Amino acid sequence: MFLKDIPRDALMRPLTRNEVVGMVVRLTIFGAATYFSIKWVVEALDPTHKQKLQAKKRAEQLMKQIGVEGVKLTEYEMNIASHLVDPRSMKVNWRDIAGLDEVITELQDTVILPFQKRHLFVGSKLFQPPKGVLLYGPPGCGKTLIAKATAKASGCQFINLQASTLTDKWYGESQKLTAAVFSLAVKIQPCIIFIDEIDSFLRNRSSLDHEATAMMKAQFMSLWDGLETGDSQVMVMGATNRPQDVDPAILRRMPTAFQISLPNVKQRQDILKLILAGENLSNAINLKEIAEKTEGYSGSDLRELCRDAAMYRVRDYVRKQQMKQIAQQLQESDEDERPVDEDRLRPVTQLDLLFGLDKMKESKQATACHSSLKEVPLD
Ligand SMILES: Nc1ncnc2c1ncn2[C@@H]1O[C@H](COP(=O)(O)OP(=O)(O)OP(=O)(O)O)[C@@H](O)[C@H]1O
Repeated sequence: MFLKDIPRDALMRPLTRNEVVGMVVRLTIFGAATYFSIKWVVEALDPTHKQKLQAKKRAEQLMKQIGVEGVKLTEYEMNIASHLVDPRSMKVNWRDIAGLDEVITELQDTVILPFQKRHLFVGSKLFQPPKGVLLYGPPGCGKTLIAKATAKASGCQFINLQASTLTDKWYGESQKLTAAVFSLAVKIQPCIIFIDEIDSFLRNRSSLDHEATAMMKAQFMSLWDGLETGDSQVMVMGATNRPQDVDPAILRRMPTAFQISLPNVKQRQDILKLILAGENLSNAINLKEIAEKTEGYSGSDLRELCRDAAMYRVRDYVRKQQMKQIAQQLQESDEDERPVDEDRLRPVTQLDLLFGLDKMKESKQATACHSSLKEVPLD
């Protein structure tokens, strides 16, 4: 039926009340159907939709856990909030870090005190917590431990930001996420934004940088500068093994820098003592000897060494059990005749540690060999 077929006076007459209501209802249903269809199509086309939902759920949980409620977050802030770490749930304590007493004391004075005793520093521009702190040094020497213990001691919220959180996103998203890092930090302050491997994220700018990366870096710096002017309690803490690769403009923003070097012999002994505390050790353990033999080892290497050493007694235990079973089967001996201490591991001995050291040396040599092979030019 065409419009011309409809009688003229039917078109001219005013609509009845029922017709108007019917039309409004139809239009509303049509509008709602269109809205939900478009929403469904957009969501189906967005490959990150599932991740976003998961991030939102995690963020809501974390915000509740850290006691920040009633704060409205944008979608991007939600995404960043999923990287929040509840400082109360952090297990790291100053007591878990050995051999770095000087660094810890300085951190306590320059970073933690201004956060904790804010009222003492009101009105002073000189005694504010620094807006940027850099921890640098070889891998496995305790940079991450220090960052976590700092957050815990200062009572700050802790955003553990991975470079990939900002850089793996679609063009344009990384800038919105960068902005969200700072706006979220301000909303939940006092807050430490921790960036591990800051060199991979904010490395020396070069002409080869993708336009989006260059813009993200520039934006990151300008938001960072914004912290100086405001009264915010937000600090960026970066850790790197390669400070020479970090953009100088970034280094300038982190004037408070702490070098976390490979431990010296005394520090190694302290680390070994800490790692082995609580273990069942033989009386003849001589940690000084192990410390002297581990020149160039990081705290993380020492932990691996001790773990290996502790495993030897587990292997011994299993072997002993198997031998016992075989002997029992042969002699058909009674279960009750077992010695009382049978079900206990023997103490860790000096020999275990020395075996662990040998194993570690072998694996270190193998990795050194592997990396030198990689450096051989192919032509
Ligand atoms: N000073 C230390 N005291 C006690 N444990 C240490 C120390 N240094 C390192 N460790 C041990 O090594 C592990 C790795 O340390 P951490 O992750 O802090 O090193 P990192 O410097 O951040 O390394 P990376 O640069 O590889 O991230 C720690 O979990 C801890 O078990």
